[in-house]
Amino acid sequence: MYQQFYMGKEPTIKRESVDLSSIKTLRQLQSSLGQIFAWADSSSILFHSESQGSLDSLEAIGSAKEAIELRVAGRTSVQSPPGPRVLPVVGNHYELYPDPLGNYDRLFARLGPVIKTTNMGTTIYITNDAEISRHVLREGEFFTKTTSDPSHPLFYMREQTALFTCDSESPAFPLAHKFVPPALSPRAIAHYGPLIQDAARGVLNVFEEMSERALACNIYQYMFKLAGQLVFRVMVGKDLQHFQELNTPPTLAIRLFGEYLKLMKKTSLRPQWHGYLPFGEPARLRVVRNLLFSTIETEMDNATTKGAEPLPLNDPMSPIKAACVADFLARARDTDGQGLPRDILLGNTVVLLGAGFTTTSSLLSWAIYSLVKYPGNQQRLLQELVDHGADGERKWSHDELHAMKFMDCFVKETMRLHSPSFQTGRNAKTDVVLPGGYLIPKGSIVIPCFPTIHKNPAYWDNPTRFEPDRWLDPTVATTATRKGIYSPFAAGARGCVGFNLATMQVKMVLAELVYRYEFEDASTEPVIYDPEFLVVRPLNFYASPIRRTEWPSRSTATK
Ligand code: HEM
Repeated sequence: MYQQFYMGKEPTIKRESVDLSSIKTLRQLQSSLGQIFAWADSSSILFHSESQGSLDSLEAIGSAKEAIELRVAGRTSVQSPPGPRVLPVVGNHYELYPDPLGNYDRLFARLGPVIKTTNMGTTIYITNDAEISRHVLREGEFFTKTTSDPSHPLFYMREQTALFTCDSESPAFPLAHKFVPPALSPRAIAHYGPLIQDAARGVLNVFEEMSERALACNIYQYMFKLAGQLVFRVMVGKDLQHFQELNTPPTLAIRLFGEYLKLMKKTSLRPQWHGYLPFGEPARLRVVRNLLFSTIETEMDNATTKGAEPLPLNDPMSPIKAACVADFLARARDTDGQGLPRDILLGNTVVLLGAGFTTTSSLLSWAIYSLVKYPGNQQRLLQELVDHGADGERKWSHDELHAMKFMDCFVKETMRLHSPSFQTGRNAKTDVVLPGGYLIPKGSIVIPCFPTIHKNPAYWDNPTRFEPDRWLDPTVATTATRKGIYSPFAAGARGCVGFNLATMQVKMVLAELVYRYEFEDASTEPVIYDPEFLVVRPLNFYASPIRRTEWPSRSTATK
């Protein structure tokens, strides 16, 4: 017994005839139709006939005399996501820039949870819906990451040898994904604790000088250098000595990374033909890329312990026998005795350094911002440090840092309200219907907008208030991550592999800085973020470190 089903309205209408004879339940029917019509969540399919209205049983569906429409909750038809009016050439550019995050929020409020944006000829769908975000980030039937698609935000750094920048279909992906995560496991990161602490302390002499001379600084500029110093130490074992003097410039590799990412993002916001120009920024992008790779290749080779024994990948103790991550990656061997080919080794070393320090610079800056802008937090953090035995000399272990509950809540809340990541793009593998009935055409890019999801009032109480205590119950974080309402590190097979390192670094820096200094806001204008960078970073946030001369005594409960 065949029945006709369709979804959508002209011109995107799609029809199929389905044999109902072997279907026993409504759920089974939803599931079959979900596959045929590519619904990310088939359980949301509802049935509607023009003459009878909604059909809620198999019998009613089987006996209907006309084609049945597949609808979604609210009994609405499948539709293309709405978007603001598109102007010739520029599209929605002037409706999105220079404040894309604020403008996305305004557009979500006006148009709903999925919006279609067109910027200089590139169409991207953006969502503030957690359930949709979960479907989008799940690598599988419907979505994948294809940076080699010219519409993908990472197209201009589509290195196919490395995590982050490669397509999920790239042959390098499974190989890199086998070797890199063990190098950044919690055990490996705990092993690098002393290096991280030493690198974090590097900044102290310049903050000391600022305190003595009552100076303020653009925090991002210093966190950029500090994060570079931290990540280089762990990745290639090198001390960049970024704080010899107040204004020591960042090392060449760090400057190249900064320029590479800036040029990459700027080029991705221009029309696609612009990226192929043999002069100007696109040409400079290619030059910077090559310079960067050759600079890092030298660092990588210097980092490898010559003549050292290979390290079995399946031995969880292997990472702690390596001097640094690049050393581990060069020496690791799988059960067939195979290691990473040189191009994949280099690509991933570059990406780990770049992905590691740009994101960490931003998170560190927002953490200091949160200390000074949200009253009471510095004092609570200081008290917790004192209660855990801080004395300015203490060597913090991985476990000690993670045992500080308020610190953990503070970092989580900073990443909720000031998420550095905002353009994790995934490509639709087929025409797909997302929850809510949004039809996304095959090949489109969808971006779950984490900063907006993290503040969506549908999921959060007092969403714009900085409230670290909302994380006190540990199940809140697990539930929020599972529901997709909190994903500072994205999720799924292409989620962040460096989150253990990132959280350890930020906690170490906070432990070192907050014990010694009170940070005072010195910004003279409202703080703005950089809309032309890969991550959300503050452009004009100034603060002064003021040397503490007094500390609270230990809380009675901990004495
Ligand atoms: C605050 C710090 C960090 C944040 C907010 C962050 C966030 C993210 C996000 C959102 C993604 C997904 C990107 C996408 O799908 O396009 C990602 C991927 C990745 N991150 Fe991080 N990250 C941080 C720190 C780090 C660190 C310290 C490292 C390593 C040193 C790292 C290495 C990576 C890599 C290699 C990927 C790609 C994984 C893949 O393609 O499968 N990240 N990160």
